[in-house]
Amino acid sequence: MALPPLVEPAAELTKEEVARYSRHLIIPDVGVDGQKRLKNAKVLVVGAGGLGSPALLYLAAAGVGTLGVVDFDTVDESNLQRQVIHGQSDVGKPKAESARDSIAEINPFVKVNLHQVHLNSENALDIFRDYDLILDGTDNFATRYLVNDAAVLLGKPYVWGSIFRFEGQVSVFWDDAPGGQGLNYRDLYPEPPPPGMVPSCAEGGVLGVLCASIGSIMVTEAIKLLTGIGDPLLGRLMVYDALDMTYRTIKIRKDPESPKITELIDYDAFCGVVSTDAQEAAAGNTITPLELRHKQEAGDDFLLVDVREPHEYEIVRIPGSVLIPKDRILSGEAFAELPQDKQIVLHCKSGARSAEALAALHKAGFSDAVHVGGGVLAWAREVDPSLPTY
Ligand SMILES: Nc1ncnc2c1ncn2[C@@H]1O[C@H](COP(=O)(O)OP(=O)(O)OP(=O)(O)O)[C@@H](O)[C@H]1O
Repeated sequence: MALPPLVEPAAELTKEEVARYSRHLIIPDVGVDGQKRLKNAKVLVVGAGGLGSPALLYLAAAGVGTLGVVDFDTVDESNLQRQVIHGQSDVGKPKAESARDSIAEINPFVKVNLHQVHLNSENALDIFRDYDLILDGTDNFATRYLVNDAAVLLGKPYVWGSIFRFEGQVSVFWDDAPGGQGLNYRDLYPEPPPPGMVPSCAEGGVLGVLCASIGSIMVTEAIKLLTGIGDPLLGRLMVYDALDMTYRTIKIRKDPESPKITELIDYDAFCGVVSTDAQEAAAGNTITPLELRHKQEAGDDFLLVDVREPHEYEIVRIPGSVLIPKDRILSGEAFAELPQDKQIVLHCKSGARSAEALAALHKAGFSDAVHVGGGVLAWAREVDPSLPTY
């Protein structure tokens, strides 16, 4: 199955390109026609992070003629363990620019378009329109549903991947696929999980090399679609477990209940992204790290509870905090350990988990409990920059 606009290759390969791509050209299934299709192709990669990094490197090396890079973020030191398109000297640089520079080094024949924006409902259709194929390497549900819906509205195929700790998933979604067998992300995941239920890699971690395993499968699928060879993961979900070293594919079926996608919506609201945090802040239940510091210095009687996991507590902690992981608060198991006669102040890594735990405490009657906006990362930034961050 090939993408329609690429079936008639136009531009010829130059002498330099023939030399560069010779190991592709001698595979009969790829050949000159396949390589020309790659050269004609315009592929957009959303997110130049864990998955986007290896994906962009291999798409560029393979000779995809035009690559678009969407990312609004800058390179952080904690990215370098897996985001191999960026290097030490790129720390602090916009990820899209750093990716462009690495691509130029790997394959100067590739044209790179930068989209240094937060992909949202206002800009997604305009950005996607110019591309034949999209790769979604993002890490949050709001963007995943957005990418899906924009691709459905424009009739474009996309390759989706996700990673967590030692496990990864890949599939190809193309609602309008020839033959009427198309599916979209909502057939697999009709609803986003409740906020906080599925930890991100920033919360739960990820084996760096898993990004290469999953990112390279995403590129394999992209190349298959662009050149029209093989059997794409359309209607199938691939699940990879690095610890067992197993790959399984699971059939996905069209969800008859899946609503027809007619427009882009507010994906943050759909995924509940801002609700708990914003509600707590609006209700005056958030204190800043400096306010926490003042409470400590003033000798206020309160209990500072860190709701992260024990291994995170090992890395860095706010002095005076006790560890009670979020799940023990959400399940109610920890309530008996909490004092009734003093205020409880919660914190986590960046504020999301503590906002969730705070809502549970308020429901359970700990009405004067508050949480620290921005968590230990904000504490390290604003109160004690000597602390390590992760
Ligand atoms: N809506 C969006 N628009 C543009 N870029 C996005 C959007 N959502 C996510 N991204 C980008 O997708 C990438 C996701 O990759 P990944 O999660 O590996 O990186 P990270 O966010 O730097 O990692 P971590 O969260 O562990 O610090 C990030 O670079 C992020 O900036």
